[in-house]
Amino acid sequence: MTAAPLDLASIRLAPKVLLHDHLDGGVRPRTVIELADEIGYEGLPSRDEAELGAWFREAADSGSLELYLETFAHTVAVMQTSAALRRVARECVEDLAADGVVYAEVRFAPEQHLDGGLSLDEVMEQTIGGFEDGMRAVQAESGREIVVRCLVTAMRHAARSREIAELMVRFRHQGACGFDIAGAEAGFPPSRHLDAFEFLQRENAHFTIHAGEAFGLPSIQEAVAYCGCDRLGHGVRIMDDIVVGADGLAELGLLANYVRDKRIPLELCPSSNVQTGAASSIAEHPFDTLARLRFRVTVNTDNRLMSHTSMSEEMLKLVEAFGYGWSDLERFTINAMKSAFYQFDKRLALIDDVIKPGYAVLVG
Ligand SMILES: O=c1[nH]cnc2c1ncn2[C@@H]1O[C@H](CO)[C@@H](O)[C@H]1O
Ligand SMILES: [Zn+2]
Repeated sequence: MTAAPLDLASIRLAPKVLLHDHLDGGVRPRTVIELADEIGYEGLPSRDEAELGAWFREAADSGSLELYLETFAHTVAVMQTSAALRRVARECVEDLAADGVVYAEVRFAPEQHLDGGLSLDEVMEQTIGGFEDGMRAVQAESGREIVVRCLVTAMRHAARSREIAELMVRFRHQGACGFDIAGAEAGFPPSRHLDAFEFLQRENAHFTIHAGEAFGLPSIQEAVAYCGCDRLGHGVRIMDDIVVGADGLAELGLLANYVRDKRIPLELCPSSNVQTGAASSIAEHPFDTLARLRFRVTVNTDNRLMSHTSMSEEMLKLVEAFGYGWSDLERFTINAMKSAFYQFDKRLALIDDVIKPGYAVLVG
């Protein structure tokens, strides 16, 4: 048998695992417009589906994380009711499943969805309910299985992280799998939220931290050494602690060695990193260097709407830039599955029963 061509159609068939995807960064443009109409939100830059999609991508193409984040005002504005949260969550699951994702952890910040009068618990119930609706709909319509869990994010500029960490723990048996902090990085170091992280450690709960995206090593150092994160959201700036000599040999500093030694997963998001200026192009993205140095690299979308992307497209971009083959894509997928905030035996079952057989068919 011959291997399937490494094109978008084949990559869509491959089982994929997504650890870093924002719910409010992946809303369908049509849904944004329809939800805006329902609540009379008049702030949208366009009411045309294609134009609105293009607007998000271009506005997010700003070269700075702060400007990139401004685009979320529109998606967050239309996600303030039970019905809206439920719909967006269900559609997210359907879109990921259609792209061949078999396991995903989708994150959002409940504290940003209280303007319509919902409580934090109601926001969680509706969002997780939407994920469940989506998983059922996918199963009923296509017979496919997709597992989607919720990562609960606190905004790093705000002061509610302990409360949000408690919220996550309350919902851990109903679909919440971990905690995260997001938002502007410069000026808002992870240690600001130490209380939340220490609480989670006492609760045996998992967390990832957006770090090393718009700010460098000190942010990663705090996330790892002070806060004890299980994974790093982005973490691309770990490159600042690695010197690659003219001979191609790499020298790692203490922090880079620690991250690699401990197998701390890097949730890398190539397109998003180019948009926020964390990398100048996909070809110059440190993904390949980090992969070759055997860091625990994973491929992620971050924000499918703002980056106009999908898991398959992110993988294809890496294939085009670095010449990866099926075995590389399988390795990145297994890396992600190993790093999931999901029970160990269930991770193994997905690797053995879904991921490996799925790639075996494509490899031929
Ligand atoms: O790449 C990112 N870095 C930091 N924060 C982000 C990124 N993408 C999205 N958000 C922030 O996370 C919130 C909850 O989903 C979003 O509203 C956005 O403000
Ligand atoms: Zn993110």
